[in-house]
Amino acid sequence: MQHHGGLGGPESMRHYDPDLPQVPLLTNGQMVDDIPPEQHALVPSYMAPIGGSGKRIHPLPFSDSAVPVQPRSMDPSKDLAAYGYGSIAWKERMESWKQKQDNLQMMKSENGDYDGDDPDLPLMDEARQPLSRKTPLPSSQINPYRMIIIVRLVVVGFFFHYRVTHPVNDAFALWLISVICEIWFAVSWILDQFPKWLPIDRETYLDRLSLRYEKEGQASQLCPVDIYVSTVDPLKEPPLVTANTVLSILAVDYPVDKVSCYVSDDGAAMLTFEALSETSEFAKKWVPFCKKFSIEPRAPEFYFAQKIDYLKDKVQASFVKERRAMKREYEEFKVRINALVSKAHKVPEDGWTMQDGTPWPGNNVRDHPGMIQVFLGQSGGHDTDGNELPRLVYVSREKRPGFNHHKKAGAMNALVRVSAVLTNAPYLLNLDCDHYINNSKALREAMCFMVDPLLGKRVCYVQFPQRFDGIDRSDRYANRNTVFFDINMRGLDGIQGPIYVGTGCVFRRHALYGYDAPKTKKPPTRTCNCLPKWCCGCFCSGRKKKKKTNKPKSELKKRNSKTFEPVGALEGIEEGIEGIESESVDVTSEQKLEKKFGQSSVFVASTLLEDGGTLKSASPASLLKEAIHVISCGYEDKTEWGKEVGWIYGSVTEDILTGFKMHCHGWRSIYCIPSRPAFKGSAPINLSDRLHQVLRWALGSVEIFLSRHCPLWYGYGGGLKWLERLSYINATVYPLTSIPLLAYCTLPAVCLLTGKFITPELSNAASLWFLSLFICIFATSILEMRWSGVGIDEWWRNEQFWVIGGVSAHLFAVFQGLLKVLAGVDTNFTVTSKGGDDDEFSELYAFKWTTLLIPPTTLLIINLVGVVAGVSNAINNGYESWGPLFGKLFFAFWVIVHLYPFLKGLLGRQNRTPTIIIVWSILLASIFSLLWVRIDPFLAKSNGPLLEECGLDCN
Ligand SMILES: O=c1ccn([C@@H]2O[C@H](COP(=O)(O)OP(=O)(O)O[C@H]3O[C@H](CO)[C@@H](O)[C@H](O)[C@H]3O)[C@@H](O)[C@H]2O)c(=O)[nH]1
Ligand SMILES: [Mn+2]
Repeated sequence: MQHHGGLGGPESMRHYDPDLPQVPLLTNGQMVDDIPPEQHALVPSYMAPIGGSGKRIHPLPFSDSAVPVQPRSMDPSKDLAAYGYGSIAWKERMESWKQKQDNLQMMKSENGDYDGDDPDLPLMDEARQPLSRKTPLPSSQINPYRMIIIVRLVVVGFFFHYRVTHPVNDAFALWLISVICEIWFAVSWILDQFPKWLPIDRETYLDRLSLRYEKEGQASQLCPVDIYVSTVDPLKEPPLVTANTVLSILAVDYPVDKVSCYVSDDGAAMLTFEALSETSEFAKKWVPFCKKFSIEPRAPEFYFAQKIDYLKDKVQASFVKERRAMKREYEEFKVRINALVSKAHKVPEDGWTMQDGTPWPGNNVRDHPGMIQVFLGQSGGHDTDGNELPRLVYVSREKRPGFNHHKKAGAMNALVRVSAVLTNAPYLLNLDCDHYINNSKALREAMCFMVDPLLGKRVCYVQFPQRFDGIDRSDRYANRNTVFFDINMRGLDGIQGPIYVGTGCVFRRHALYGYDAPKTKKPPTRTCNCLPKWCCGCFCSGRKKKKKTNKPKSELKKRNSKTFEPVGALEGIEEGIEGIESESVDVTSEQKLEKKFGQSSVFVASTLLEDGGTLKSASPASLLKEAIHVISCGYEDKTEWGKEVGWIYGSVTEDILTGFKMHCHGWRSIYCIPSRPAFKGSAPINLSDRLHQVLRWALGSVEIFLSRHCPLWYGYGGGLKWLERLSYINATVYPLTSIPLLAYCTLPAVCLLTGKFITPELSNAASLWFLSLFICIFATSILEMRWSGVGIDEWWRNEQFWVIGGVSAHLFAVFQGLLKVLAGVDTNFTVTSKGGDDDEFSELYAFKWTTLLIPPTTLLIINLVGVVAGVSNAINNGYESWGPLFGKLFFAFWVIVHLYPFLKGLLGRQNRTPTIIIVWSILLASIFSLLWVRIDPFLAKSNGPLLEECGLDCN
């Protein structure tokens, strides 16, 4: 095995000061060799020649070496002054920035409007035509849907009129509880329904992108992209899974010099590090193979799992041969990775040691220095065809006890800074370690929106739907989430854009820095949050917009040039420009930015480069040193990180919060669904893991709801559209629905056992309202499935899991969330285990006990008991009692049928009898035993409610 990251050797040991925190900085040879002499003096211990893999290594190009430094000993203002503020480089940057702003304004006034759907656009030649198109859904599908929504709204109104004016006198409590629950359900329906008012689809034109940015005979003009992969626990997130993700990134269809892959290892695991080193070696063979034959997907595990037909099309003989050879190579790679994994199972007493004998710096997961290692890239070795490979960077941020590391959000922010220092691409893609690139053109898809001159500048991120591998055919626990990804998110795309779901999302780096979106049309006071606009403005907003764009061009020009000035935090930069003239202003703007972004002038300077790129004048070694500095754990103290900048802290679902803040800043996001899914991931498929995942999501939502970021109150006047706000309210308040849901699911059992009901006896008119309500609910669902293409089975699974999750995970989330707010108990992020490549679906049947199972189990039992009790009571009381019983039984069946997948999960696989038989047998057995109790001569007959006779525990 060729090992890349020899981390310090016997000679370097001399330079360690045991009292100082040792921070190994792992670099490839080129970078060390690049250090100019004056930098040598700054960090003498850098240059220790270090042995790796038993061979002696000199600080020569391409040699492997490791570099220990002490980040705190460094004074950034000193050695980085060469390209800091006030210098010539700074002025040049400001000039180019100013120039760019001017160009932008010119372009804008040329185009008149920024919205991508201006019908008046002159027809342009192919290379200048828009890169994407909005395609509204056919009105034959959407109009009936909207109509039925309105009808349902009216019916709901009449329904509540009846419910409120007709209390049940002999069961007032039952009636009151049920009405309160129903009102809550109606409100949550409205929150969920109206953001789906204007669903849209989008189409991209990759060929135009290529025509415009990849001209024949010229270097590619596509924008660089930094790609982040987050991983934390190599035992739950197998290194092979991460390796596949990384390989799919390295082989992506995008210019290699524009792609950098950053892997964040929050577990500081030597296993992850070594697996990455192996992966970088394997990539040298894998990447050219992928590109030569344009295969998909470019994650080997999933590629080789596909069946291919060698007889179809024109499969070349060379391909068959090379594929076979590559498959063997991959198998060997897997063996090596698995060997690393099995070695990692038992930790040596004195911790891990690297191949060269030095201890692994991350031996204490909670207390270790920051680590960075660059693999591949310009100088890190070429692939087997001699071509360059994308950069691959291992990053493990510093961890110290007593610091809040903010879980994934913290890891992401560390990567934002490291990548800003090392490559500073203007766009970035973030992926969970188990989400590989399934469509190698995914980055291009995103670029079609990002660089679009008409729409681009206002787009903060392009979210792709999450798609999954390895889920059971029937998707028992609604892991695929199709209702959310194919209905809700497409609806949001018609308003202000989809919410961010944590992975598979391409960001504009600038938008992550907490800036407002460039204003285009409306001055900030005229956002759509106010109620008066509500009635006219929002239902016909699509049409209104178009009218606006028809205004005379001259007026538009004036407005644009006025409103396109940098706003909000961008003012800082403006002052920076002026500051060049006067030293004092310069200092204050520098201070301002350092207060916001932290004490790294390299990072701060990078934020001013809107088109990305790093400063040529800085040496790679000093940049690496700075990179170590920006991942130190005190770096974010007293800065805006996590508050206004980067991924936002305060919730385990950092994704919703982060996206929400951007939308509040007036940005819009884009939902992109390429026909070949862009990314694919895995999901926990057994009941307990799934419930725990849902618990974490719900908890995260409750955290947001109870924080200052509660979408009910937060961010008015900042450009968040009101329908978008509704959907954020829905996304954070939904766990609360668990309380009425639990009550409502208990009601049928109570009704059956007491013989009372939640409504008085229905008149004919009243039953009409009930019936119309049911029909409306049914019709909206059917029409929704029609425009979205979601299947009835998927939709039904979603309904079922809504109840199952509701009465278990969401319920616990509400209490844990309250506990956190009231008692300050922190919530932890339990990562879900990503299945390796073992037994198919064995996971589905794995049964792990958790308290989350108690409430749904109880509900199931009491409702079954209720059905038995009700039926036996009716049998005893003769024909007339069947009528009123019907409603109650229906009600109880509604609960049981929803909980059915849960029951399946409870029973597991150990017994092979079809579960339906078990359900029926329990039911019938109890009915008969009850009947037996009834005809028991020792019990007297009566017509009163059952409860009085034999009580709850009669069976
Ligand atoms: O301290 C931590 C904890 C987690 N992670 C990473 O976070 C990701 C998501 O974790 P996972 O257990 O897979 O959670 P899921 O529920 O599958 O993830 C969904 O929900 C999360 C929010 O709860 C989002 O962050 C994810 O992007 C989204 O896919 C993984 O890559 C982890 O490695 C870290 O990097 N550091
Ligand atoms: Mn996951």
